[in-house]
Amino acid sequence: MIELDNVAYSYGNDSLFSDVTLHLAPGSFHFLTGPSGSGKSTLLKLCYMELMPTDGIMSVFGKDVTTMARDDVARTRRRIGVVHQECQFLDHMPLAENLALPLTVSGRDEGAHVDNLDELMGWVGLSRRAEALPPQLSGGERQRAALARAVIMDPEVLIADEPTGNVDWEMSLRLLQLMVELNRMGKTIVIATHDLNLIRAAKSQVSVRVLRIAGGKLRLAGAEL
Ligand SMILES: Nc1ncnc2c1ncn2[C@@H]1O[C@H](COP(=O)(O)OP(=O)(O)OP(=O)(O)O)[C@@H](O)[C@H]1O
Repeated sequence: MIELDNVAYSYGNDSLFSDVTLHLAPGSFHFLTGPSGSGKSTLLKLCYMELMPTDGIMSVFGKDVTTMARDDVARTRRRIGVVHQECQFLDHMPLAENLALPLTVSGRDEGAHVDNLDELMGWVGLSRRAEALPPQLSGGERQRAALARAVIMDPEVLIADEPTGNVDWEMSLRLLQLMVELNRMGKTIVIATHDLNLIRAAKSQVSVRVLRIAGGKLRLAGAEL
């Protein structure tokens, strides 16, 4: 689905990583770990095509990203759901409307739209918060809302950057459970996290591959897990 072969990325003249090879097979569950500043978010941004590699070969859904036309990039991105490290919402707009935005923007059918939204809000346990404004939500509610928004377009791949960064352990497990459910439905999952306990909890439920980025290289994680 997403394949990087000997990919490098530099911000200006500062090389962040090189020779990164990563193949995300359909239905796989990957964790990306590594020290702060090692390039986890940057690598995820490559995967969802917010950034383009500075060297190497990368394809998404079988298409070479470097030769993709701009509208093709936009279309391809819709097949990937993203939970960003800092989840942003429109503060003046009730939660349900915030979550429906991707559907509204894409012009999806109105009836399907409402059913899908209700079901999704129930799935993340936020049905009773539909009319709440984002500033009224707790950290855990925001993270669940961000997850719901990321999957509302029914993407094939979910990429989550520290989705449990600001919540307690109980909520981390709840969020993990939702992502495990998505994986069991066949979605490809990639999560960047510092939390080795979260990775251990996932390993007890699904088959996961753990990668570690450090010193500019990506490797399979070692025995610490
Ligand atoms: N837009 C940018 N311009 C220049 N340097 C950047 C930019 N974005 C990130 N960096 C630098 O690239 C390095 C990697 O950042 P990145 O956010 O990918 O790391 P990370 O592993 O996700 O970190 P953390 O775990 O703290 O979120 C850092 O040194 C960061 O300062």
